[in-house]
Amino acid sequence: MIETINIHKTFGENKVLQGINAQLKPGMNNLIIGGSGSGKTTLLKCIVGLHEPTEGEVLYDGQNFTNMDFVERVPIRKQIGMLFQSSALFDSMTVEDNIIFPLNLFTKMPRSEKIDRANFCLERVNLAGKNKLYPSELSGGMKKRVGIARAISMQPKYLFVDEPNSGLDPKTSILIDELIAEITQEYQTTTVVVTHDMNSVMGIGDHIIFLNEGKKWWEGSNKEIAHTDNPELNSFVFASKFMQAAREKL
Ligand SMILES: Nc1ncnc2c1ncn2[C@@H]1O[C@H](COP(=O)(O)OP(=O)(O)OP(=O)(O)O)[C@@H](O)[C@H]1O
Repeated sequence: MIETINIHKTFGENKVLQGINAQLKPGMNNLIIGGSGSGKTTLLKCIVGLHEPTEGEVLYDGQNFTNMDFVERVPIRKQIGMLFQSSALFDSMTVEDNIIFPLNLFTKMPRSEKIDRANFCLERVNLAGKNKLYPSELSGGMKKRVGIARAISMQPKYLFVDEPNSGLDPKTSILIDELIAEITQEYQTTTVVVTHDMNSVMGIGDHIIFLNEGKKWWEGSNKEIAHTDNPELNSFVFASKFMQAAREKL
């Protein structure tokens, strides 16, 4: 389990996060949602150590990550898989080399074992045999899947995904969400997804944290989210005409 304890993050005068207390649970899709600028990505970056919180602590299975130095963090970093917004693949590397990149960085595995692992991960995301393609030869959805394959190459305990559906059509978005949910279930990862996609919220939101103005405004599941009387949450959830129309049926 990951816990954030009283996380604050300030940039200059801008108090972006104001005391976030949250628990992110293993085997669950933990979704961080909220409007643009509410602090979702900042919170994710504080959790993985890309930002240092101004105040507060992040615990990984009870270990205080925030207080650790770079070297002390390495064993936890090795257990983290990440997929950030643009898939962040290296354009000059093949799909296979992209996937084994973390293995080159963190392990001394023989190359043959790394290739076996890459093949396994590619198969898992339904891209078997695409090893020698370059990112420029892939569609947006395929790039995301390669990003997921790379994120799971180290068999992570913690999986972080920022806006998995950005730039994808609704059908491909659902496939990516389902893939993330399956991986969470299979490997019992503590999965944390930042999104403002209501399809994802309704589809895979086991545990949802709604941020508003840098504060945790609401917490619950996708079964509960449509039935709250929290005005800010309701205006986020029912912002689209489609969700307004579906409201009666929820
Ligand atoms: N490195 C930074 N330096 C200064 N300000 C920053 C930095 N990163 C984020 N911010 C500010 O923090 C606020 C929250 O940004 P953040 O990216 O966390 O929001 P978000 O909820 O993820 O938004 P979106 O849905 O639009 O991606 C914004 O006002 C942004 O300008």
